[in-house]
Amino acid sequence: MGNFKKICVFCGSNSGYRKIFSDAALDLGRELVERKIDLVYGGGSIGLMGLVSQAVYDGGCNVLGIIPRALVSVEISGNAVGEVLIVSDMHERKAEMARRADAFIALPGGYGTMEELLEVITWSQLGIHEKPDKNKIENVGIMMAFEGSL
Ligand SMILES: C/C(=C\CNc1ncnc2c1ncn2[C@@H]1O[C@H](COP(=O)(O)O)[C@@H](O)[C@H]1O)CO
Repeated sequence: MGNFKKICVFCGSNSGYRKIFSDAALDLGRELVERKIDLVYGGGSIGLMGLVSQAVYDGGCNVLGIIPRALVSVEISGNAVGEVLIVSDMHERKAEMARRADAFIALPGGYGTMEELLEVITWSQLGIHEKPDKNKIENVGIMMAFEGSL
């Protein structure tokens, strides 16, 4: 994952039907901790978002969740871990996630995850951001796999 301090993870607000998805979220969380990388994410405590954020938080790295006010009651049940930044809308959420992270990873998810991933890729194409920094990366790749449903 290169020499990054903060990585933004896009992932599902559901855990999905297959255990492999939640295993991947937990593995990624532990890998970030192993590499002392902080997490930026959508702020939810549900689904894969909840699993990855809990794993990073439990491992002692910083967790920043960025969530629109209207989604707080939908995507946070109980206590969200780490710091939660409440923003006004989806646009601000995505802009803040992109601004505050050094690089991006997408785990399995639904339409929201796909939208977030494709937007950050197209922002790169348009030169709106230049992340990840080419000098900090070992490998960059885009792997997309779509299933009928999670
Ligand atoms: C409304 C806007 C864009 C279109 N929709 C979304 N844009 C960004 N993020 C979204 C959108 N819809 C849902 N989300 C969030 O993605 C996360 C994962 O959702 P999934 O469907 O389970 O993969 C979740 O936090 C959603 O809130 C304007 O920009």
